[in-house]
Amino acid sequence: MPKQSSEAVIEIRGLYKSFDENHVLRGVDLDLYKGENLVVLGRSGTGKSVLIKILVGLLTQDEGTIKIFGKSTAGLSLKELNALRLRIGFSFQASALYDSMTVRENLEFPLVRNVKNLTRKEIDMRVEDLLDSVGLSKTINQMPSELSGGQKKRIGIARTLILNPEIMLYDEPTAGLDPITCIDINNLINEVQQRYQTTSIVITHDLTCAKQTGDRMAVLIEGKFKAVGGFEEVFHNAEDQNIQSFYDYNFIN
Ligand SMILES: Nc1ncnc2c1ncn2[C@@H]1O[C@H](COP(=O)(O)OP(=O)(O)OP(=O)(O)O)[C@@H](O)[C@H]1O
Repeated sequence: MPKQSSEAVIEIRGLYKSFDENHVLRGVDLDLYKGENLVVLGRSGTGKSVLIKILVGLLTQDEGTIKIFGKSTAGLSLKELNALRLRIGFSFQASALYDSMTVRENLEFPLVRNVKNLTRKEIDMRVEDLLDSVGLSKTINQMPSELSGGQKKRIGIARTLILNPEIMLYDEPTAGLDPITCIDINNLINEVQQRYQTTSIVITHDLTCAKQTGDRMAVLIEGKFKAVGGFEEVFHNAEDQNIQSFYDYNFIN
């Protein structure tokens, strides 16, 4: 794993978000350092996806500040926000491939839409390079319905990478996969980090995924990060009962 930089690419301070009486985020502070894979852990419904959606502008916080690449996201114009979004790749929980498009067309779509004046050859090279990176060159003309769950996840990751994002956000990358395929996806996340020098947030409640991919863990409990640090540091010395039971629960199940 790469040496952790001290340069924060995302700085979150005092973030609050409620939906009516449901107070989901209650004072979230977090720094994401350049080059690291930071795993955000938390039980179902604790607000992990809400946090990610706020980061990519799909939801707005009630209170608190976010700086991305040193710049506050508050008051950005639509143009600036769109430019920022292109630097952040969001790999959705459900891969979100277009069922009516081939793998090639799925990968081309964000490229053609967002990067002007590319030649056919440049598009083909980029698509082929990304498919090669995720080990699925042979699927280029297949439809998503012909792919396994693990292959869909890989194609989803390739599609997210096609715009060369500096930050990758993975939402439950191993959800619904068998244990061996989970290991493949975890390895892929690490390969992406090395090959494309990305900085990532990996959202999961899979502790194996957390251990294999995370340089640091951040555990979201009751709307706040209760522990942030290396896997051993967070789990093996956990005094907080919530963190301990989260660990026990994962290893029993
Ligand atoms: N758009 C919304 N409107 C109202 N409530 C919402 C909305 N989005 C999320 N919530 C609520 O916020 C809480 C946190 O949801 P979130 O999806 O972030 O959980 P999570 O930690 O990602 O869970 P999981 O691990 O199951 O994906 C839940 O109680 C959910 O019902």
